[in-house]
Amino acid sequence: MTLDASASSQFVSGLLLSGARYDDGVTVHHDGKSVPSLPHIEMTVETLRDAGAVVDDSEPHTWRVEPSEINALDVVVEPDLSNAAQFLSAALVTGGRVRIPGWPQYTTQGGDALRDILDQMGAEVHLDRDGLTVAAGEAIHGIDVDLHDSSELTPVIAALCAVADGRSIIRGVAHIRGHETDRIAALATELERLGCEVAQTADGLRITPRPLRAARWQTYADHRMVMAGAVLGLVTPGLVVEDVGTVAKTLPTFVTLWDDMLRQGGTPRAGGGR
Ligand SMILES: O=C(O)C1=C[C@@H](OP(=O)(O)O)[C@@H](O)[C@H](O)C1
Ligand SMILES: C=C(OP(=O)(O)O)C(=O)O
Repeated sequence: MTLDASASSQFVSGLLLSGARYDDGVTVHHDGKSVPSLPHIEMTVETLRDAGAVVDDSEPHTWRVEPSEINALDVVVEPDLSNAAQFLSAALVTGGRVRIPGWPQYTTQGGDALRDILDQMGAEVHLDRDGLTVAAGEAIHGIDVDLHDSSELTPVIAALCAVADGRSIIRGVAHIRGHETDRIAALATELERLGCEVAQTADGLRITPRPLRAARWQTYADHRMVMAGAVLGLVTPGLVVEDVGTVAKTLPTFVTLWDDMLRQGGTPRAGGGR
């Protein structure tokens, strides 16, 4: 079948994941603007191959899954790297250090882009067999970044941009207006509520940091908005994140993990003191 997957890679992944059990398998051809989040499709293809499916992805924008059995397997599931964004960002905004154990050396996860993004923003980033360690640098630098491949990082990266030392531009994420909520509008509204200067662009956000003030951070039934609000709450006394429970979509233990991290690290100071 031919479809336009420019609004979400998940249309392709969903069809591929079910394709091996169709009588004739499935061939998916994308016709439209660029597909976002390609690493997620690579992950789908790799997972299918691990389970014994035959997948041909040799032609651009086309994926073919042959009909076959899906093998039952014991698999080691990698930690969700995108869900590490807010913990690693906590290190930057508080002037601290956070280690995520089990960070893979090789991965198809788009969230692995965090290593490069946080490095560009001035953090010290170190990957070894014990995991990924991120320590705050002297400052959080504004960034010009294309998040087309890892757009789920946008809310938390936008939160970091709001406390950076200069203006940031996030590009390539027009499609996240169609995610859990219109994330571009939601981030602009909530960051402006805190006092930040934000422009919505055709494919992202332009964020100019300003001193932040306490406010109620709305989360729009969107787990990533909770994660972004939590990061800003570390350095904005009086900030309240609404409906924290909505984070359970991907991280039901978020509040406990967050509290544990803060207990281990002491009380962060407003303004990002070390
Ligand atoms: O396959 C998946 O689990 C996902 C694919 C991506 O979706 P989009 O292609 O809609 O960006 C990503 O943003 C989302 O966080 C999770
Ligand atoms: C479906 C997801 O998408 P997003 O992160 O964009 O909410 C997810 O992360 O599981």
